[in-house]
Amino acid sequence: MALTEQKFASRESLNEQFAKQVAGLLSDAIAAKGNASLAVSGGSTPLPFFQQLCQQPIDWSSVVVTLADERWVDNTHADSNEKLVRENLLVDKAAVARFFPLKTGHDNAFDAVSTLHADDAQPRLPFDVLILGMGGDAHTASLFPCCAQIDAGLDLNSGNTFIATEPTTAPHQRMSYTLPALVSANNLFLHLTGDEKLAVLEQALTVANAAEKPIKAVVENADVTLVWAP
Ligand SMILES: O=C(O)[C@H](O)[C@@H](O)[C@H](O)[C@H](O)COP(=O)(O)O
Repeated sequence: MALTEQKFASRESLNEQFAKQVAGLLSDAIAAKGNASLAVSGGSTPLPFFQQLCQQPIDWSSVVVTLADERWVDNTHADSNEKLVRENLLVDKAAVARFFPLKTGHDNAFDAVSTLHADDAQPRLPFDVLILGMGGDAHTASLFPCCAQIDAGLDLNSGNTFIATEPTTAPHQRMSYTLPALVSANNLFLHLTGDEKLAVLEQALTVANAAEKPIKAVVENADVTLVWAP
């Protein structure tokens, strides 16, 4: 599988151009089958991109939005990815999109996995567009190298769409889409900013065991477009 690079001179031009590109792909999917799915990541990188994407003039009422992963906190908590998306993406023109949250009412993420698997409201895979981020330890979604669940999360034959994880290097239990669910996406982007993240990615791609640098497992098993700005 291949890594294609789209490098931009500035974060402003990235956010503007990438928002148009994603909107175009969602529109194409709507034209082809009447609906589209978009899975986004949390963290800090996507916020200004969300503010561009929500203004794109597409038929958002035909789009379902979800998260590649969620921190197991209430959706009013400052660390909630759902809160980030509700406040910055599901606004403006995108306010009419349907949202599928990964956070359930369960206290423990591990108790929620079967509920999510059985939920008919979940977007049908493959996602039309998936946008991943990456942490400094090369985790992506909530597939963390340090967590006990990493081998299960990266197992392409698990038959599972969701996995609960408990990172030892980051706060909160998590709910994540599994590697097979992620790499099935029709259009898979990795959105990074800064030289440091680029160096982490380059180094991650050299390791022998992808469980040590989970982003490598994604690049090995999908065509990934890197979207980057300094
Ligand atoms: O909920 C999360 O933590 C994520 O979805 C995670 O995988 C994120 O994309 C990276 O940690 C990068 O985060 P930053 O954009 O904050 O560097």
